[in-house]
Amino acid sequence: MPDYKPGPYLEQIEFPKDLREKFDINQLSQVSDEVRNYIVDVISEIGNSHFGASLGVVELTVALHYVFNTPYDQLVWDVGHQAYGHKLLTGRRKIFHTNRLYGGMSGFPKRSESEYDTFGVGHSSTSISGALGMALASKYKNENDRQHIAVIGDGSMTAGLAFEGLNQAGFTNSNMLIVLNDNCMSIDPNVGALKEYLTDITTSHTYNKVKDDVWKLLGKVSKFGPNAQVIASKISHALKGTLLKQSNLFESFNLRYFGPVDGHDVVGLVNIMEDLKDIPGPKILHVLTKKGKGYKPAEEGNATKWHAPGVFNKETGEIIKVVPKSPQAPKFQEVFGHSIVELAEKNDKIMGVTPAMPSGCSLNIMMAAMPDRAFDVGIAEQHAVTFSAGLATQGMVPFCNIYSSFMQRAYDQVLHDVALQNLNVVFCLDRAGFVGADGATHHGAYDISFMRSIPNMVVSSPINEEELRNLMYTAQLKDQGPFTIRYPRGAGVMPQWKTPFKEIKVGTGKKLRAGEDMAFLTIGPIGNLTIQACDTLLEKGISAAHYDMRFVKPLDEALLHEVFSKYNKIITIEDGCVMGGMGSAILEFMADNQYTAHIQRLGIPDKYIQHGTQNQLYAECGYDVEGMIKAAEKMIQKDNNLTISK
Ligand SMILES: Cc1ncc(C[n+]2csc(CCOP(=O)(O)OP(=O)(O)O)c2C)c(N)n1
Ligand SMILES: CC(=O)[C@@H](O)[C@H](O)COP(=O)(O)O
Ligand SMILES: [Mg+2]
Repeated sequence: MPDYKPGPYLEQIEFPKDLREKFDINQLSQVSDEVRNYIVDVISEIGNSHFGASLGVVELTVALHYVFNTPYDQLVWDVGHQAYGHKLLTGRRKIFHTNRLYGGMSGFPKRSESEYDTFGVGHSSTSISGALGMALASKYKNENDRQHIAVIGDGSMTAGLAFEGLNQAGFTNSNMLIVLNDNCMSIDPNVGALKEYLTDITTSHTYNKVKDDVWKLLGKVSKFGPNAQVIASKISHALKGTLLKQSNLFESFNLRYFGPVDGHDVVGLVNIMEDLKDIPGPKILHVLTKKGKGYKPAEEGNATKWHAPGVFNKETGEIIKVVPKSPQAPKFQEVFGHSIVELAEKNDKIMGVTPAMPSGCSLNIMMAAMPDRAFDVGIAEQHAVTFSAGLATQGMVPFCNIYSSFMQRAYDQVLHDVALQNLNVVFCLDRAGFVGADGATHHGAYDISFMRSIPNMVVSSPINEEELRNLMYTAQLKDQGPFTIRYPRGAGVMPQWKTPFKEIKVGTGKKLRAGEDMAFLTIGPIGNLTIQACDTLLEKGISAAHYDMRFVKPLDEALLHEVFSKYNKIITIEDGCVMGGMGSAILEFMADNQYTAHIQRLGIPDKYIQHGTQNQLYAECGYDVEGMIKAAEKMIQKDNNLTISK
């Protein structure tokens, strides 16, 4: 194990019990410093991790585990990218350096990893609903002393799901505390009216006067011991219908609101939470924090860059860029970002939409160039899709860019609001296929399967940058209807990518290579590995044809008739789930047309695949270059043996 030295306090903490039993409140500030330093030491070296969010909640994490009796009291982190301090305090310091590596610790809380991880996360805005479910189950089981805490960021709070949870919570007398961790940031700066509201509430003099009075009363309440609940309840009732309720969104939801408080004052946090423990019913504590807190370059620098900076020099704060050996191809997201601006300059109907991932998907390029035509709508995938549908009804051509796995949230909106009305919405599904270190929560495994079953929907994937541009060009032509273009995380293969736009006839694939012995049918950039596999196979005496299908829907039937007339050994390859994916579509075509062939489908199997590099995961699932070669050799060998034995 690499020698990362914890500070003298952190060294004594394996589990929260140690924190609670060995330290008094005045030592928690040093515990927090040591947790923070440990995160900086490890993450600066291993890179490949989230960073700013965890630094911002160090004091909050220490206070929560100090005050609450975890894991009996149930702590639910929203998204979970901020839970590194939590992992360090809950038995995982010794594996922390394996964060997000193949076979190593997950970057997110995960129930199978620890009993302290009460709810598996990765996608945002689930914490309130999850914790409320736990709280009502506890109530039903008469576990009335059990506390339930959801920690949710201001960004995650913008999602409808969070409000659905609030709506039910305010109607229960569940034993639940929602900690709203407000740092004014999502990955990019947080957006929208709620963000403005949270800022207002933080700065409003009238509001804060009332709030201070409440705190004073509460300060007294904690001294009343067993009578505290009764008194708190009286205070709360007295405040109902007053300025607090009228001016506070959360109070209107029937939740008791406390705050805003300094989220970096660990002693203050402990005192407040001790008080809140005694107050019955659902309540919300609004905590103000700074992303990157305590590490100067992150605290004072660009918070978006420090969300997940990669390897950095912890002394200087310099983020170490990996220098490519040869001229490097751009990331697919960058090709999207530049190409949409080029297209929008020519077509004034084009608009851009992203739910909270402007720098992740590079729509920020259009947002800077054409601010009235490109929108970050917050973490709100469902809204992003229906909002795009609305734009499309007015003749606009929205490019709605959503990471493949986040699109899972908006399936009904795609079906009901877009496809059923045959609206011209272009879905650019970034991060399709294996994403790597984020793991099972984020792999874009299912989009081919769920998009291709929707009537009217075109489903395509480019093999390279030029094809991405051409598909984008094609999708914005008149009356195309709903049109999906999926592409993966990372770079393509064409350093000279800025090729002139050309229309691609919808539903046409491309023969990339002729061959005698068998055929590979691929979709998307994974086909570039197949090109390499075919070269090696030829050296080994196997002549494989290669067809890039480009469209999963509609399929290129003419091309497939050619394939099935010529080959009876076919391997389909997709960076996506094989169940219902492109391979399934090919099997359907074979059955519908009464062909027979030996078909093997390579892709993501019917199970959750964890984290690792993309190549490690392709290898695990047998569709790295090596896996493709092996599959072809095996198929040829097997079929030859079958022929001989006949
Ligand atoms: C459904 C969903 N959409 C988008 C994301 C990507 N994402 C991860 S963290 C994040 C920002 C969350 O902001 P906030 O909750 O305020 O947490 P902070 O990083 O500020 O601590 C986003 C947009 C996600 N994880 N899940
Ligand atoms: C936690 C989360 O959901 C995001 O931070 C995600 O990790 C971003 O992924 P990319 O790095 O692929 O943009
Ligand atoms: Mg935030």
